[in-house]
Amino acid sequence: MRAVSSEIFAPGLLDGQAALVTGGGTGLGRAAAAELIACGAQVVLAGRRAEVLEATAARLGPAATTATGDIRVDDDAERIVATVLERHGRLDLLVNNAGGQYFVPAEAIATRGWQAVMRLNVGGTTRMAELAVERAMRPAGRGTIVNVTLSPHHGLAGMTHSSAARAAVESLTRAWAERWAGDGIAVIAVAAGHFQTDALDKYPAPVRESVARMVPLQRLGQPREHAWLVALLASELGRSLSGSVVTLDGARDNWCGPWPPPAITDDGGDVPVEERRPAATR
Ligand SMILES: CCCCCCCCC/C=C/C(=O)SCCNC(=O)CCNC(=O)[C@H](O)C(C)(C)COP(=O)(O)OP(=O)(O)OC[C@H]1O[C@@H](n2cnc3c(N)ncnc32)[C@H](O)[C@@H]1OP(=O)(O)O
Ligand SMILES: NC(=O)C1=CN([C@@H]2O[C@H](COP(=O)(O)OP(=O)(O)OC[C@H]3O[C@@H](n4cnc5c(N)ncnc54)[C@H](OP(=O)(O)O)[C@@H]3O)[C@@H](O)[C@H]2O)C=CC1
Repeated sequence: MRAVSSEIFAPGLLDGQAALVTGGGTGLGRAAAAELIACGAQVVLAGRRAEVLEATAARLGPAATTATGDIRVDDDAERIVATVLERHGRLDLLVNNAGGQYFVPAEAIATRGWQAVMRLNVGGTTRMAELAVERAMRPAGRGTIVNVTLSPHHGLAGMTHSSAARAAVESLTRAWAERWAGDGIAVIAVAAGHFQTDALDKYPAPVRESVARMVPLQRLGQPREHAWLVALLASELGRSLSGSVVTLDGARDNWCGPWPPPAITDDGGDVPVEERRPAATR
């Protein structure tokens, strides 16, 4: 008997599968874990704070268990993957969701800060992917890795260290997809836009309060929307999307801002239009 079923996927979509979600105790990772469970998967939630993980596992029910550790520390990363294998004997899906940065102008990023963001988003993500492949997926001849990034497609003013790190993850996604295709492993990146999670609380108030207005949809993404995408990528469809970066951002990447841009409007607030060429020269 399933405790909660998916609102959009068929029952049993991921029955029998074991998933590892890093950063699974909070926000987008927690939502993804809940949807994977609703689709039939067993999920191990990883993160540094045991109490946060335990509280989420209690909320998600018996299909959720925890593995505490820091993905930047090799022994911890090894232990997290080993825990999944001891518990389930397989690892079908790794959701590389743990990540983050801080909001500061590019010129104020200290070397240690740059390194901290790289170590987490690129180093931790890479190590977890390598361990999942070596220990579980290559021996099984099958697996899926979903790398969650914060879309870097606009350069992420205010978080340029993260922009560089996330762009690196997108590039790694393409390279890994090619490198591990022969092992039956699919690798996909999700370039997430701006989502309603508790993590937004740490940003300065003016940033936090205006962030939804920077999205053409005029609202933040909901964690369950992200979770549906992760479940879709964990399905058979994910295999043919290997090497792709799937953007989920309410059109933010493609937007130049509110229309009309104030800098080009005339005194009446209209956008000037170009003159047509005289008929004879057309
Ligand atoms: C326009 C569009 C808008 C849009 C803006 C709105 C964004 C909405 C979209 C949301 C996107 C998200 O990703 S929300 C999810 C956010 N979640 C997270 O960020 C969680 C994970 N983050 C972290 O753990 C930390 O931020 C991170 C720095 C990456 C790692 O932490 P560490 O413990 O490894 O690092 P620390 O020891 O604290 O710090 C190491 C160094 O980093 C620097 N450093 C750390 N925090 C700093 C800070 N606040 N200000 C300056 N510098 C800092 C210092 O140089 C530190 O060195 P010393 O000075 O020598 O100590
Ligand atoms: N919210 C948003 O608008 C967006 C978020 N994202 C990205 O999605 C992911 C999740 O974001 P969100 O849920 O909002 O934010 P959170 O800050 O809640 O999520 C980060 C998670 O990663 C874990 N984590 C952080 N560092 C480590 C580490 N070194 N080792 C293991 N676990 C770690 C944290 O747990 P703990 O501290 O216990 O280790 C936490 O559960 C992040 O990569 C984020 O950057 C991308 C686009 C937009």
